[in-house]
Amino acid sequence: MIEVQGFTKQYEGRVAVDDLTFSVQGGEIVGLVGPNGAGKTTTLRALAGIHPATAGRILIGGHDLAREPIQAKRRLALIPDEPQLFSSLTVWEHLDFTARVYGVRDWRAPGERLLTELELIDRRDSMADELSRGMRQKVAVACALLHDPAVLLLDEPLTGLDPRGIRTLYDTIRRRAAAGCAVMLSSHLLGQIEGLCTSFLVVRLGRMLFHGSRDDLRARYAAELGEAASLEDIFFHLTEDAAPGTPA
Ligand SMILES: Nc1ncnc2c1ncn2[C@@H]1O[C@H](COP(=O)(O)OP(=O)(O)OP(=O)(O)O)[C@@H](O)[C@H]1O
Repeated sequence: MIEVQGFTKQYEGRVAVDDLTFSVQGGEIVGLVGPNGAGKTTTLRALAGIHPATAGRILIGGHDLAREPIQAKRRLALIPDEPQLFSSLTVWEHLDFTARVYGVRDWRAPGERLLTELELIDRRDSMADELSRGMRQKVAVACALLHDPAVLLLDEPLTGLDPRGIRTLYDTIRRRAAAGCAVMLSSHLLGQIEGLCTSFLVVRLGRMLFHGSRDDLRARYAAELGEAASLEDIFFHLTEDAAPGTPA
């Protein structure tokens, strides 16, 4: 569903992401994990077609993002780290607006289901300005899911959510993946998303350090760190000690 070949991004000649190659299939939930400045947001924004790759190729549902941007973008949704809402629209009006942008007909029943699923139904007539940060985040999620994307990208989605909000979002993500959606989400902390993700892509300074399942990660570092090492321990070991550019 997502195919990334040699993705490289430079800002004014400085390399932010260097030669990433990976794929995400429908049903997978991939955690893009790395410390500050690792290139997570840059990668997700490029996958969403917000800014072009300096080099490499990105395909969404078989459509090349550079050559067929409309077909590719129709199949995806990005939930940014800061929810971007219109202060003077209500929650319901956000869904209405999103449905118009994506040409979604018959959106009202699915819209109600989404608001119920995300525990926002009581706030459907509230203005975005009147919502808490976590609620605003959930509105962004509802809008992103309204056109039933095949690829779902979430940048630091847990920021601002309370434990119940996190559980609700996890359930929503799992449900979409079970229905065949390819999901990629970023986080600073592997431990925080380890129960959700089916595999992990660990990056540092724009380079991929590891890509594989939790079991692969444990197996690779068991000898070095001991069987009792948590994923968090492994993450710190990987991102602090690995030489930049160590191949995955
Ligand atoms: N618009 C920009 N112009 C110039 N450099 C940028 C720009 N956006 C990001 N960078 C640089 O690219 C690198 C990767 O940044 P990015 O925001 O993708 O990292 P990140 O992993 O999402 O970090 P964080 O966890 O802090 O959000 C950093 O060195 C950053 O300074």
